[in-house]
Amino acid sequence: MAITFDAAVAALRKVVAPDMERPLTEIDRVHDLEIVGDDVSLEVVATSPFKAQLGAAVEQALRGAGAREVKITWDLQIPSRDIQEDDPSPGVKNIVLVMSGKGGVGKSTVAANLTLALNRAGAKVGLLDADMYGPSVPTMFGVMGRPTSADGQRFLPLERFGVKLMSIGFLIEDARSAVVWRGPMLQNALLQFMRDVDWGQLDYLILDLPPGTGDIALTISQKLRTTGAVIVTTPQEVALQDVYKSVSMAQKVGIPLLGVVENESYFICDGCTKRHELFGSGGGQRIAEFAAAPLIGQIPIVPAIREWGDAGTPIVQAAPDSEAAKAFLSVAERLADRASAQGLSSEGGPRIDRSGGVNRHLPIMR
Ligand SMILES: Nc1ncnc2c1ncn2[C@@H]1O[C@H](COP(=O)(O)OP(=O)(O)OP(=O)(O)O)[C@@H](O)[C@H]1O
Repeated sequence: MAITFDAAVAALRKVVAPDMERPLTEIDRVHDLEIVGDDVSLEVVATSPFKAQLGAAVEQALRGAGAREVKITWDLQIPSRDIQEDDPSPGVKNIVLVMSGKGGVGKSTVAANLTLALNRAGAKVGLLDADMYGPSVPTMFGVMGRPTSADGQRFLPLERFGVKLMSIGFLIEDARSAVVWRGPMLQNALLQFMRDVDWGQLDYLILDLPPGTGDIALTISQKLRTTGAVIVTTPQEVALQDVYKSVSMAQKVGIPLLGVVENESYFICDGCTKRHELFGSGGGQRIAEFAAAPLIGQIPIVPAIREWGDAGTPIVQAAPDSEAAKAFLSVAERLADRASAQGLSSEGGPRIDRSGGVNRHLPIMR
């Protein structure tokens, strides 16, 4: 039996947009639905560069209703944060902070791999290594060199694997001298980074922030409209106490919490498939509940993650089909959906607040 227009619409009503968690048909995400014989063509609006799962769901729904060929034309519309006239980077649609309360939990590793995962999905991405205490981008991306300037006013980021990069490590002679940066100096340097780097047009700019709770989050919230923050933690209790503080700080200053990533979550040894939870379990989930944000992923502890990071090619780039890389890709996919939902709600689109009311947008204070 040939598929009818009504049957196609009924099938599409059951496909849910992953960002808004509502049927595509309810939020105007399907256009130009055409049926010729048993073949269906349509345009689908995607708000994330990760389109494969949505495409498969659309195709499966239509086939279930009798379609033979399904041809999807994508209209990719990545929502933007609320960009004010005096924004230092008006071409940057989303600014995502990667934060942790404590050093050494793998924040930079997560930031680098999420950046590359978004890039692999086809987004235009930049990574700002704002970890003045210990810049890691030069090592993890295997780049050194001085940024140049086209207009004598703003630095151009360096580029590697198709990603724009800026790090304090590119600007100082000896990365270790960054340790003397304190308080206001650190905050000023971060803001200067935002103002003085010409990021051009980007879908996502990932900010790898220094560990700690304090003033940085406050400064950022006052001077920058960000899409939100990702909190990185490890499962251990000790790490958690510091992470609670950074979550509270972000909430206090109105930075939306997009999700929690639990790093070094489990270990799979050679020759067995069992997940060994070396550092306990449930830590990420507890932080997520406290933050009223979803746990968007758990990353295994895998020697290759460190080895590739040290070798200048993070694992998502070096071995995208590995289990560890897939874990990062899955986190990036959920992050992109959370960022889209945030952008849509701040644009006044249909607002779905799944975070229990934490996603507040406070007016920018100057
Ligand atoms: N899931 C993992 N499996 C194996 N090694 C990891 C994993 N995550 C991070 N590492 C390694 O742990 C070390 C610390 O990671 P990273 O530099 O990303 O942490 P950080 O939180 O950014 O630290 P800092 O606070 O010093 O900036 C690095 O050597 C990194 O390669």
